[in-house]
Amino acid sequence: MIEIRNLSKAFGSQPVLHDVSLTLQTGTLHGLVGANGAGKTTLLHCLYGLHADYQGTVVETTGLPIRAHTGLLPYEPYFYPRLTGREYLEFTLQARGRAVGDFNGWNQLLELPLDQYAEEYSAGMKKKLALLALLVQPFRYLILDEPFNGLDLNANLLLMEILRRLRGQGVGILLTSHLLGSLTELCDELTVLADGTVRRRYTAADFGHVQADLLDEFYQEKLAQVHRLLPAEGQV
Ligand SMILES: Nc1ncnc2c1ncn2[C@@H]1O[C@H](COP(=O)(O)OP(=O)(O)OP(=O)(O)O)[C@@H](O)[C@H]1O
Repeated sequence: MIEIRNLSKAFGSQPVLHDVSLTLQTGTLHGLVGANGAGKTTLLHCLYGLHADYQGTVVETTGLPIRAHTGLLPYEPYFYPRLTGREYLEFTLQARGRAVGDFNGWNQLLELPLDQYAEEYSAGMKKKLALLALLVQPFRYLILDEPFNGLDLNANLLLMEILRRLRGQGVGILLTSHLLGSLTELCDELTVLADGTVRRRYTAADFGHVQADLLDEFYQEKLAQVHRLLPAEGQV
């Protein structure tokens, strides 16, 4: 299990995360939701060790080094110029000292032109390639920042099934998404981040309340403003 305890992080004088605690168990899917700027990506980066200048602790409770056993899907995957999709996959495997195998089985699902330069892929294809680079490796944990964003409908459905299978094999998966329906369909627990703090936690039994809670707590005032700006017919 990965345990984040009392994590706080600032960028310069700007506090972004305050006293965040969260656990990621193996064999579970944990969704992280929150408004734009709530601090989700920053939290994932602290967890993966891309930011080291935070207060609090992030530990794998059996003592495993987190980065070595965790795959990260960044919000916006970046690829070096003049590297084909296939070369990128080979590079990611070699960088972790793994043998380069056959990608065809996985690529039958995602159907990428692996011999084309990755930087010339569309946004959705780039997301697929970054996912493929994780799927061809064995990880104990996966951290996925907006994995559904940009994927076509088929790929979204496939990814949901793949994530369920990985969970079944014991992988612990932490993912962010703005698609509440996908998260509640998939996850075992949800954490709501607001202004850099954990506002709520839900287990699957309580998912029926999530949407209403979010509307009540965060959006009621905004909905009223929409109604003021766009009055219903007859109220103009
Ligand atoms: N490198 C940085 N330097 C300064 N401020 C940053 C940096 N990265 C993020 N921030 C700030 O930290 C806050 C949280 O950003 P973060 O990207 O973690 O939000 P998020 O919840 O992932 O948002 P989104 O849903 O839009 O992806 C924002 O106010 C953002 O401007």
